[in-house]
Formats: sequence, structure tokens, C-alpha cells
Amino acid sequence: MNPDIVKERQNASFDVQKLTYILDGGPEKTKRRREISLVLNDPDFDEEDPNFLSRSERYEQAVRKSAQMILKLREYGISDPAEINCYKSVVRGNFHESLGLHYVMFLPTLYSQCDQEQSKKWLPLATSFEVLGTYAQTELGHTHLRGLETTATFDPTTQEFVLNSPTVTSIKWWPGAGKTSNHAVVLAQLYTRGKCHGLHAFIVQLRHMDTHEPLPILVGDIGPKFGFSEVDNGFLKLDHVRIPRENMLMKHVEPDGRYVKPASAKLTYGTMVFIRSLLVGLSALVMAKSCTIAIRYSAVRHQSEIRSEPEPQILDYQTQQYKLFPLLATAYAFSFVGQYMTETYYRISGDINQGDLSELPELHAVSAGLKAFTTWTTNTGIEVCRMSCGGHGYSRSSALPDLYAEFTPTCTYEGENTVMMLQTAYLVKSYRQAKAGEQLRGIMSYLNDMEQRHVRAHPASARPALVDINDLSDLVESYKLRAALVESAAKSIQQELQKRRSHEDAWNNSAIDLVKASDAHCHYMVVKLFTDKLSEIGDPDINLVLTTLAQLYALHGIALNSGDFLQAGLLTVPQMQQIPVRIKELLCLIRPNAVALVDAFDFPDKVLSSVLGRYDGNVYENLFEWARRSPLNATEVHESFHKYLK
Ligand SMILES: CCCCCCCC/C=C\CCCCCCCCCCCC(=O)SCCNC(=O)CCNC(=O)[C@H](O)C(C)(C)COP(=O)(O)OP(=O)(O)OC[C@H]1O[C@@H](n2cnc3c(N)ncnc32)[C@H](O)[C@@H]1OP(=O)(O)O
Ligand SMILES: Cc1cc2nc3c(=O)[nH]c(=O)nc-3n(C[C@H](O)[C@H](O)[C@H](O)COP(=O)(O)OP(=O)(O)OC[C@H]3O[C@@H](n4cnc5c(N)ncnc54)[C@H](O)[C@@H]3O)c2cc1C
Repeated sequence: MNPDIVKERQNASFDVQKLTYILDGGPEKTKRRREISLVLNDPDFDEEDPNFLSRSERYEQAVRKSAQMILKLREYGISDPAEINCYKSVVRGNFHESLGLHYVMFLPTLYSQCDQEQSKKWLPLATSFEVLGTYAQTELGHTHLRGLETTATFDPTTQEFVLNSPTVTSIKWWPGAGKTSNHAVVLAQLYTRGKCHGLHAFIVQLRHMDTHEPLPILVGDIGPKFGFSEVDNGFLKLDHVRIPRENMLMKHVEPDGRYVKPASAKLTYGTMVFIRSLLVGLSALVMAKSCTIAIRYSAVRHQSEIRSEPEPQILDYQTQQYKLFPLLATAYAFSFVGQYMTETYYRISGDINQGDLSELPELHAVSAGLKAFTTWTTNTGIEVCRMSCGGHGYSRSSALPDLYAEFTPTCTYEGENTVMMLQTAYLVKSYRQAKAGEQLRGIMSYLNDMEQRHVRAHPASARPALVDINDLSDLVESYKLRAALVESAAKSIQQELQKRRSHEDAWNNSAIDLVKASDAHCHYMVVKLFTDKLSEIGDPDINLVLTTLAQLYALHGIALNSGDFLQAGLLTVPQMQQIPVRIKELLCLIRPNAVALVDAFDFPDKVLSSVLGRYDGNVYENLFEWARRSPLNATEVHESFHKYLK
């Protein structure tokens, strides 16, 4: 064990184990997660470091691993979805799996959209993996749902739908598992009795069940990408492919071609809401991994000098702490927000299953906004962690390049982030309702008293100083009032309308304000949820260290967005000047606990797969060992010498 890291752990002021329990949701859950993590010792999962393999080899290794996972899940009798998820995230490490789409999109779509008869037919096939599925929605030319071109036209004479990609732009593009799957949920515009009824979901068989040969359908892999090398993102061109009427999910077409309206057309989009909710938790997980690597490495790396003494640990540099500790605070904040998002998703989708759709718009708005907010922040955070590790952060042995490459598409897939932020229509609508005197409930209720508070541009000196910057509840209140930026967005729309612009143009001309408002709303939610969580934590040592992190998260966010807080007169200039001073004090308070705080995330070394982030801190000897395994070192003299240089 590296002596620096040993010393760091001795300095901790709290019980790391107890904090792990809080993150997991209780000691029982930690125990079970650790039991599941024992799978890492299973020799059937021994594998080559993917960084040393070609794309095809990586795909093959991933398929083998996916198949092994299925067998092992059966062998160990793991069937609870949360446990399956835990098991898989341990085995997957920092990479995706080729059967990922089957689990996260194909199966959930079947679960939520099959009627009884369809469930009877498809669920046994899909849960036994005879049917391997993907989710084919995006097209070469469009992602916007109303713009999708693939059609499904009902033919009452044969009781079939005819699926067609009429143009190049209508070819399905991106769905994972182009080579792996034999079925797809295809999203297509439904036509019956000559009328279009919008987007609906259909189950389409793509390949022969025994030979895996494609049916008369063009299907394949779209080629190498920035990351996602284990995943065969695919293309799919349907040329008048016929499927039985029963393959339409939720069965909205009667045998005579009559269309039966669903309770809400948006139920077809439910799987996206599910994944967006999951991505909030994934952001927390990846931010936590990145911080673990960068902070442990910063504790064992010595460089340069502060005083004329031996080289200090780089974690002692104030600038290093300023790079990493706000991200550490963010990892904790997002972990609690991830827990909230999961609970909210299951609560509201439970109500939806019971026929109560009243909270669907809020679930959509919150999951879209938090997905965008947390993935954007994490995406930037991983790169900060990588650069804070200097040159060694650039080596794939650090895992940080892979974490970035695998994570960055979360800002794009499942709804491009700007587009998701623009789903703030709900916020503006809520604002208008509140203004008209309606009492809002839930997370939007803060808009109820906006008219009284009138938060808008004010000379800061003209307002009383409302805020004690050391008081978290005051900071939450400030974020809440800043979230009233929605008022500016609503006003911008109003001004545009007064200029006789159409509603659509008024919206587009206010889009920057809308995204800002949405961002401010999400930021408020994160600060509030982090602060609320503190009241649940009884252990005084843990409460203290998490309060310090929550203060750092809140103040750092204000420092980064000082213009908003000053403009709205929420903080005075002298208060603003105190914030950097307080941030520096908080960095000093966090410093002795930094390693313990990342230890509490409890990532096994094999899951982190990072030489820099090793628990024992023995970085240098293992970096050397890793480099020696590079395929270029397989022979002392590379064949290119004989071919070209000699
Ligand atoms: C420590 C913590 C541990 C936690 C561990 C967590 C572990 C997690 C493990 C695994 C994680 C999963 C890993 C994932 C790997 C996944 C691999 C990749 C998957 C990628 C798959 C995809 O990308 S699939 C394709 C996705 N495509 C999109 O998202 C398209 C985006 N576009 C849209 O959604 C829509 O076009 C739009 C919303 C932008 C517009 O909708 P529409 O076209 O209908 O137009 P309107 O603007 O008119 O909207 C009408 C109306 O409907 C409302 N609305 C829209 N969408 C919804 C919805 N989904 N639900 C409810 N309501 C909706 C909209 O707000 C409008 O409302 P109005 O009231 O009429 O204004
Ligand atoms: C790794 C990966 C896996 C994927 N897996 C799947 C899958 O399994 N199944 C599937 O169906 N799809 C999948 N996708 C596709 C993914 O869902 C889309 O790429 C995503 O929804 C974004 O759409 P787009 O690529 O068309 O981007 P575009 O919408 O073309 O975005 C390009 C730019 O235009 C801007 N823009 C677009 N519309 C607006 C607007 N209304 N207002 C303001 N700005 C706008 C965006 O902000 C962005 O800056 C995957 C994508 C990736 C990268």
C-alpha cells in the first residue's frame, strides 16, 4: 500500500463504511452489492484489456461477455431488475455491452406497451433471449419524432401492416445491436383508412431465428464511432415489410382498420422517459468514478514545490483542489438526485399504470431537464479530472479517456441536450398558470409566489442582503429565486408575440432564455435535493462532511453564474466577494477527507479499471506493467521495421 494513501485514510474524520451505506440506501443493500461484485473473481469473465484489441475483437469479446452474463444470472438466480443492473454494471466496467439495448429499451418497451396477449407471446421469448431486440427510432435524416418518415400502413385484406422506409433519410440509423439483434421495436407513422395517426411502435423480425441471416431487410453496423466500440449501432432499411396486425404494440387498429385512440399519445414515448431517468444515476456513477481516479492519483503524485521542502502531493495545491472538490461535491449531489429521479420515475409510472396520467407532463419535463443538466456537467467534469492527472491522464491506462468516450454520447442520445432543455414548455406553462392564480403543486410550487417576489434585474445595492452565504437554506432560497429566470423567458416570448411574430418564431427567438431558465430550474432542484438529503443523515460526522460538500456545491454554482444572482439582486457585490474566500475555506475543510470521500463510493479496482485510481495507490509500477502488455511490445522488433525501415 502506498504510504501517502494510507496516511490519507488515517486522516478521515468520519466512518467511510457508514457513508457507503447511505449511498447504497442501507447496509443490506451494500452487503448485497458486494456479494454481487464477487462475480469479478469469476474466471469466466477474464478478458483482454479492450484497449489492446481491434473493434471486431472488442465486439466479439463483448458478445461473449453478454452471453456469459445471461448464463450466470440464471445460475445465481438473480432476477430483481435493480440487482441485474448492479451485476451488469460490475461486469461491464467502463464499457457498454452489445446486448444493452435489449435490456434497457426493448424489454422495457414490451413490459410497458404489450397488452395481455402480446405479453404472453413476447415476454417469454424476450426474457429467454430467443428474441434479441433493439429499439429503432432515429432515422438518417431525423430524430424529431413528428418528422420521422418510416410508415406502417394497415392492409385490412391481409390483416397486416406494411412497413416502409421510402427515402434514404428514412433509413433507421443508430439503433444498437445491428448485428446482434433478431427483432426490433420499430417506431413508424401509422396509416390506416388513408389517415396518418402519428408515431406508433411495432415489433419487426429482422433475422432468421436459427441462422441469424437477415430476412429480406437491409440491416448492418454503421461503422466505428468516437467510442461505443462494443456496440454495433446499426442501420435498418425496410422495403414494404409485412408484419401481422398483432405486432402493433398496444393494438390501436381494429381488424376493420378503425383507429382507437390511446389514453395519451405520449405513452409511446415512455421508454425514453425511463432511460432519461436512468441517465441521471449514470451521471452520478461516472462522475464518482472520475473523481475517485483523479483524487486518489492526486494523493500519491508528488510534483514541484510549495515551500522549499520535499515535493508535495499535488492534492495540496489549491488549484488542484479547486478543480476536483467541486466535482466531488457534484458526484454526491447527483447521487442523491439520481435516487430522487428513480423514486419519482417509479412512483409516477405506477400511477400511470393505474390510469392516472396527471403527472406525466411533469415526469417528462423533470427527466428531460435533469438528464440534460447532469450529463452536460458530468461530461465536462470527466475531462477536468483527466487533465488534472497531467500526462498520465491521457494514457488509456487511467480509464479517463474511455470514461469520456463512453459517456459523452449521453449528451446526444435519448434526446439531444439542448432539445431536452427546450422541453421547458412545461415550465413556461406552469409559470403562466401560477400567474393566473392557480396553486401549483410539487416541484413547481415555488412559482406560486413569484408575482409577490418579482425577481428581475435590479441594482444589487438597492436590495436588502437577504442571504447568509454560510446558511444552506438561504442558498437554496436564492437558487429558487434565480430559477424564476423562467419569468424572463416567458416575457421574451410575450414581447416577440407583441411584435406580431408567430408563436413558433416567438419560441425560437426566446430559445436561449428558455434553455437558461431550464438550466436554472434544474440547478435549483439539485441544490434543494442535496440539502434535503442532509436532514435524513443522523451521523454527525457524516452530516458535517456532507454539509461542507453541499455548501461548496451551492457556492461554486453561484460563483460560476454570478451574473444571474447579481442581476436579480439576490446577492450583493460584497457578498459575491465573500464567496471565493468561503470557497477556499471549504476546500481546506474537505482536503483531509478527500480520499475517504471517494473511498465511500466503494468501486472495486476491477470496476474502475484504472491504474491511476488503484485502491493501493501503487501507480508507477503498475503503469510500467500495463505498458509492457501493449501489443506493440509483443515482439522486440516490430514487423514494420522489416517491411519499411530496414
Ligand atoms: C450511484 C448511482 C448508481 C445509479 C446507477 C444507474 C445505472 C444506470 C444503468 C444503465 C444506464 C443506461 C445506459 C444506457 C445505455 C443506452 C444506450 C443508448 C440508448 C440510446 C437510445 C436512443 O437514443 S433512442 C432515440 C431517442 N430519441 C429521442 O430522444 C428523440 C428526442 N425527441 C423527442 O423526444 C421529441 O421529438 C420532442 C420531445 C423533442 C418533441 O416531441 P414531439 O415531436 O411529440 O413534439 P411536441 O413538441 O409537439 O410535443 C408534444 C407534446 O408532448 C410532450 N411530450 C414530448 N415527449 C414527451 C414524453 N416523452 N412524455 C410525455 N410528454 C411528452 C411535449 O412536452 C408536448 O407537450 P405539450 O403539452 O403539447 O406542450
Ligand atoms: C451512441 C449512440 C447511440 C444511439 N442509440 C440509438 C438507439 O438505440 N435507437 C435510436 O433510435 N437512436 C439512437 N441514437 C440516436 C440518438 O437518439 C440521436 O442521435 C439523438 O436523439 C440526437 O438526434 P440527432 O443526431 O438527429 O441530432 P440533431 O437533432 O440533428 O442535433 C444537431 C444539432 O441541432 C440542434 N437542434 C436540433 N433540433 C433543435 C431544436 N428543436 N431546437 C434547437 N436546436 C435543435 C441540436 O441542439 C444539435 O446542436 C443513438 C445515438 C448515439 C450517439
